[in-house]
Amino acid sequence: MKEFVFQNPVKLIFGKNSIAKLANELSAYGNRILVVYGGGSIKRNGLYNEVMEILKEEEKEVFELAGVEPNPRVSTARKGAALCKEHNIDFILAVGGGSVIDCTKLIATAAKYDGDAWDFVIKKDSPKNAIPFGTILTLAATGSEMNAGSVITNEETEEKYGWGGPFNFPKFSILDPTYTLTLPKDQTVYGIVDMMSHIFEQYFHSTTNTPLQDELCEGALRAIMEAGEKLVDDLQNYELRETILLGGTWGLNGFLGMGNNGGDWGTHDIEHAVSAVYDIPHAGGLAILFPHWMRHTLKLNPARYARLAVKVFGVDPEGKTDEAIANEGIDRLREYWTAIGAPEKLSDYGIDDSKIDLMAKKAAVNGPLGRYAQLSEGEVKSILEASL
Ligand SMILES: NC(=O)c1ccc[n+]([C@@H]2O[C@H](COP(=O)([O-])OP(=O)(O)OC[C@H]3O[C@@H](n4cnc5c(N)ncnc54)[C@H](O)[C@@H]3O)[C@@H](O)[C@H]2O)c1
Repeated sequence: MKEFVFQNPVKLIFGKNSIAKLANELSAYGNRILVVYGGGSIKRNGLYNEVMEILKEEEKEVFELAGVEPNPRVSTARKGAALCKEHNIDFILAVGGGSVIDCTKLIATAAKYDGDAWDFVIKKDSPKNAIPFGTILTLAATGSEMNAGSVITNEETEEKYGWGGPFNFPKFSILDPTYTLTLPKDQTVYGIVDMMSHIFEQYFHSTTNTPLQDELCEGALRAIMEAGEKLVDDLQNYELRETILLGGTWGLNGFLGMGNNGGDWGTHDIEHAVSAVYDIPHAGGLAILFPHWMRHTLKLNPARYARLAVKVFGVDPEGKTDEAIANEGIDRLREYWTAIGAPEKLSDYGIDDSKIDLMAKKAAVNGPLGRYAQLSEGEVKSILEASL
């Protein structure tokens, strides 16, 4: 195990009607609130009205930023930061999925900065201060509700990067599975793929002696897969939504990655390059790329991939080499994701080989990517080619 310091200050408020606790949480902050949300799903499912009523009862002065895009854009964060400065906002309330929360993280820090919001994303500068913010989550996937990460797209330069820092932790996150009942099948599937991918990223590492972390990752994957395959055929099932909602949070709140040197994240970097160029759903890209990344990297430690195959995908190891077991496990992952409705090939999104070089270049812009596998631009290119 590696030495580590773990601190996660997010207050998680989970369960049916947990929105009743919103007023109390807000009482610690000032009166001028910016509510940030996306394309309107919260208006259709009634959450918007619920939140606004509470804010009205608490006599808050409310400002709004609507229309945060899936794959949130730096231009929208700039707009939000300008609103905060203009109206002297005390607290930001993000209501939505990972995109709304990620955008809010950049708004909160850029609002306390004289330069351009993009500076933080490309690590040209680091935030020194931020407006406090909380979240009401409507989509189980990213873990952004309980981590300090944020992923932002610059639509002008076709770049998409993750960035983070201590100011990016929400003060609180309200998670009521009820709000996820309106998610259509495709977004539900993307969420399942995303949280599983986060666990894979943390499972593949070269740190030794991590038996507790390994078992937790494997157990979380099994529970998510079991609930996930039932949920896609039973979208209104509250208990399955409960499991999947908590699965997304556990998948990336730092808990599973303790002591393992932070995991790999190469597949995420490749996907960010793909969705920067083609603006496809993040987890759709992951579902296509991850099995190919595994196939490409399994030679590094076939026994680890074989362990995953046996413990998570139920592969019978009898009389087989580690490599054969590992490959069978990857086949089963592919079959599982295809069975729940996730895409298999880049061509499912109409992506051909014309921009492969560009995507590989963007993915490897800061040199070799991934901590565990350390891929060169050429290796990224072959993973992308295998994914066509
Ligand atoms: N910060 C992190 O740690 C982290 C981790 C992984 C991915 N990401 C990033 O997060 C973004 C994706 O976030 P996401 O997967 O949560 O999706 P999202 O926030 O982009 O939402 C996807 C779609 O679902 C809709 N939606 C949300 N809640 C709904 C509901 N309850 N009912 C109906 N529709 C609803 C949204 O309007 C949107 O159209 C990507 O940009 C990705 O790169 C961030």
